[in-house]
Amino acid sequence: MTEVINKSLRDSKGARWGALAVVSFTMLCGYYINYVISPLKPLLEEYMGWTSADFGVWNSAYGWFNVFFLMLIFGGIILDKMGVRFTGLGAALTMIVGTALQYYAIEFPMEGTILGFKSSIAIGALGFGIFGMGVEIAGITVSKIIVKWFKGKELALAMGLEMATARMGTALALAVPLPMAKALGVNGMPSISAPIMLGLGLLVAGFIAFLWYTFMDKKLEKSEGISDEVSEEDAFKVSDILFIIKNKGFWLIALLCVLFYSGIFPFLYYATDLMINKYGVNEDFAGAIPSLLPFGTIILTPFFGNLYDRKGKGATIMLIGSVMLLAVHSFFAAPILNHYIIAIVLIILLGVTFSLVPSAMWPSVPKIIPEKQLGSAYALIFWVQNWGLMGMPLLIGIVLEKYCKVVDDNGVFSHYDYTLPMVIFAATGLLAIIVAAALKAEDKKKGYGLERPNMA
Ligand SMILES: C[C@H](NC(=O)[C@@H](N)CCCCN)C(=O)O
Repeated sequence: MTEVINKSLRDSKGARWGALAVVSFTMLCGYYINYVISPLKPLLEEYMGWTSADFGVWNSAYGWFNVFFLMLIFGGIILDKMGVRFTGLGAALTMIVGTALQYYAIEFPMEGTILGFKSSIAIGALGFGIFGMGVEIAGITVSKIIVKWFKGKELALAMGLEMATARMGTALALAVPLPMAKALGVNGMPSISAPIMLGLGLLVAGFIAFLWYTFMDKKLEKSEGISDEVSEEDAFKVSDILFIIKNKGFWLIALLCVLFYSGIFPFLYYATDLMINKYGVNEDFAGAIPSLLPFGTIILTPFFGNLYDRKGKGATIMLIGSVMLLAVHSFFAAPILNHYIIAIVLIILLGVTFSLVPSAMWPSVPKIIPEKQLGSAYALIFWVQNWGLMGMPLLIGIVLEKYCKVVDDNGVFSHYDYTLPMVIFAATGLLAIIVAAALKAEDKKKGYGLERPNMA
């Protein structure tokens, strides 16, 4: 007698890892644009008259719509209501629109001001804000997609691999734009918009990849006998949000997320400039050192994710990562330690830190929040995180402009002193340690299972 077993497409290794590869590529394209202007800071100041505060405003715009217009929360609600296919395609399109605006602002600089900001900064920041909305909503969509395919399987490894792929985009963005802008320049004037044009092309490719994924998603649902992407039972309800925000574990994860990521992502905006100003690295190579950070995470995030899947210890991993964040930024702040080799070692250690916490944090959320509320839960966590992603670059930009300019004997600007900004980044590590310890204690009390392996 032959037994017929209806298998879900999730059970096929090829299908689930294939789906992961496709959506991860879309994220890689988004993460490239996220950091594309970071290494261009010195060129923007020299050739376009930007100040550090302008740079801070542009980068903080990333969170404007997410934070103030609650676009992330609406994104989460749309995700839980309309499903991953609709939301993912919308997010990918939003990234393209926002980036087109950024390209326009850099390629066609405008005179005058808008709402007190230089016109080009205002238009470009608006574009970055729209992009930020798209990439964040894409992020929660992809997290939900990974849970859909990998729950009860290699969940943390899959999330680690997705982050690793996305961070290749970050590494590219830190290493490529400055040499590219210089190489494509004409008559000594660098082509600052060229790296953004490259990103625009990548985003279109990312959109096409996600379109491809939608077919895989339909196949998955067909294999599981689901005809409608969002069933009655799974559809979003306002009570879901109330359920999530009443959960102490959720708040501890969200707080840890905003503190930890405020010490990393905004740091990356300034890392190239730090290498030039503190460690005296040549402009042409300065981006290569911070780009080691995402490269390290490419190997280590899946490694720690796999460890969490098999051995557990998620809360402990997050605590160790937070301690390392404090240690690394404290060394960056120390004024006498200014040899570039120290910078390389610290960046590598920061890469380890940046692998530890995310590899344990994101796969821990489904242990605290039920799957049907996951879209909203990830969205709420990203919303809290975006306060930091928005506030920190602005704070650092203003601090640099006001308190860190060093002038030579003739009163001419010589360089930025990064001590104070790095002390601020170190403070995020200190606060993260306190929250990570509280999360570990709460896990012990409530039994979320953060210290237990993910695989059955
Ligand atoms: C998975 C996690 N994603 C985030 O934190 C998102 N808010 C996207 C941030 C994008 C900034 N580059 C991560 O990338 O670790």
